[in-house]
Order: sequence, then structure tokens, then C-alpha cells
Amino acid sequence: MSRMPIALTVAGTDPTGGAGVLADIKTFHSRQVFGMAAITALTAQNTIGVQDVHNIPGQFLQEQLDSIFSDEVPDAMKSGMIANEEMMTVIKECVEHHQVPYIIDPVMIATSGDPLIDEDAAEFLRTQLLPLALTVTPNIHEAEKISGQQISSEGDIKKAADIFLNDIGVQSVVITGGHLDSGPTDYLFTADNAIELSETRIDTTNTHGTGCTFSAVMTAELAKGKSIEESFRTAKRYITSAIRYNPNIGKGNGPVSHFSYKGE
Ligand SMILES: Nc1ncnc2c1ncn2[C@@H]1O[C@H](COP(=O)(O)OP(=O)(O)O)[C@@H](O)[C@H]1O
Ligand SMILES: Cc1ncc(COP(=O)(O)OP(=O)(O)O)c(N)n1
Repeated sequence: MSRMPIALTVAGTDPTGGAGVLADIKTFHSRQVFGMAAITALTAQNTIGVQDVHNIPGQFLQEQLDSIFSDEVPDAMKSGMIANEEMMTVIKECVEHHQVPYIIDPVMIATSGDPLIDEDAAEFLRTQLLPLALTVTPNIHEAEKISGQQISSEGDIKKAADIFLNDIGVQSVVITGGHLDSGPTDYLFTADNAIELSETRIDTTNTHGTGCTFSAVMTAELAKGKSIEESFRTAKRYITSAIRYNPNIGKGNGPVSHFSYKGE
């Protein structure tokens, strides 16, 4: 009997379950993929902000990954919050060794504005981890920071994508447009294709964990063997439904729903 597809997330925890590992696992589950998780950081955070962060020692992240990969090699793996170079080095070696399809959500700052990674880790992410990725899913601020290209128009998005593909060396990039003034349009660029998907903006502040959830859907679909384009299209439909039917939780920017999307 063939085994179920496995998706692995390597990320931090949010105890209120809206972002990070818990959001990823709920998303994997809802997409009928078996979810695994290696933890990079424990955060004390809620819908209002991040109160504290406790990073996991690199050696213990290594042990978690060894436990997973010595038993099963996941069909796809994503990373989210990776606070420092020590943990990034562990992840780099793991991806290189196992050649697992790797999706990077280049998490840097929470919606609340709180920083989630060290300043010098951003450079390591850009030069060492991104070239290993099958795809990377920055929001507008992350795309600006990584590419050095200020984004205020569609032309700027194309210029930033060109830097990701040709200077940094990622195979594909999805720039998500939740923070654009216009409709929330997302852009997928590969070496030979460019696709944009638009939706009507949903009038809500309950968007905590949208970036994590979007990239987790893509990871789940890639684990099932779907193409980058199919995974992108599913992620866009899923996140739109997840925001529209958000569960209205918390006093700040609430989470989205991980079980409202019923589509294929
Ligand atoms: N108000 C909204 N209505 C509909 N879609 C949204 C809204 N806000 C964000 N999205 C979608 O959620 C996904 C992630 O959004 P984005 O804000 O760009 O990332 P992040 O959560 O990492 O900051 C994208 O697909 C984006 O288009
Ligand atoms: C532990 C942890 N990881 C990632 C984030 C950022 O999540 P993201 O999906 O970018 O959502 P926003 O919170 O920015 O909407 C986080 N807050 N915590």
C-alpha cells in the first residue's frame, strides 16, 4: 500500500494557533496531507502582538530533523520563522542532503510589526537558503527587503521577481499582494511563465497567519505531486475562503479559518 503524502514544516510556534507551525499543521490536515513539524522557536504571542521569543538551539533543531528524516523523507518541506544563521545552516544542510522539495516563506516581521529574525540572518537567508528553494512566497515587504527593489507598482513587482529568479537563483517566486493598496493580487513568476491571480479584498483585520497558511497550502499541494501553478491556484482559493470565513477570534488581528475551503 502506498503511503500518504507527507509535508513538513520547520517553523516557530504561535500559542494562539493563528500563525507558524500550528497554522501549517491545520492547513496540511485540511488538504489531506500528513503533517510533520520541527520547531525553530517558541513564541509568546497572540492576536495583539509578540510578547517574547525563545529560540531553539541549532543542535536540537538538528536532532528533530534527524529524527524525522531517518524515519521518513517528507514529500515537501516548508520553512517559516528561522531566527538566526545557526538554525539556517542546519536547514541548508538538511535540504542539500535529502534533496527534498523546499518552499520558503521568508518570515521576517509579524503583522503586529514585531521582528521575528535577526538582522544578519536575513542576508544568510538571501544568499544561502533561497537558492535551494523550489519556490519562495514573500509578501510585499519581504520582497522589498530581500530584493532591494522598492515596490509601488506592478512594474516594480516584475523587477523584484527578476532579482529573485536571476540574481538570487530561486526556481520560482510567488509575491503575495495582501499589503498592496489595490486588490489583493498575487504573482507567480517562473523562468518561462508569469501568472497573476486577483480577488476582491475582504474587509477585515483578521488576517493573522495568512502568509503562513498560503505557503502551507502550496507545500501540501506540492507534496501531493501538483505543479507549482496548480499549487498557487489552490492556495489563492483557500486563503480567500479562509479570510472570508475567519472565526473572529481574539482582541487584535485574528486568525483565519483552516477548514472553510472545501474545493479540490
Ligand atoms: N483582506 C484580504 N482579502 C483577500 N485576500 C487577502 C487579504 N489580505 C491578504 N490576502 C491574501 O492573503 C495572502 C497572504 O497575504 P499577504 O498579506 O501578502 O502576506 P502576509 O500575511 O505574509 O503579510 C495573499 O494571497 C493575499 O492576497
Ligand atoms: C511563529 C510565527 N511564525 C510566523 C509568523 C508570521 O506569520 P504570517 O503568516 O506572515 O502572518 P502575519 O502574522 O504576518 O499575518 C508569526 N506571527 N509567528
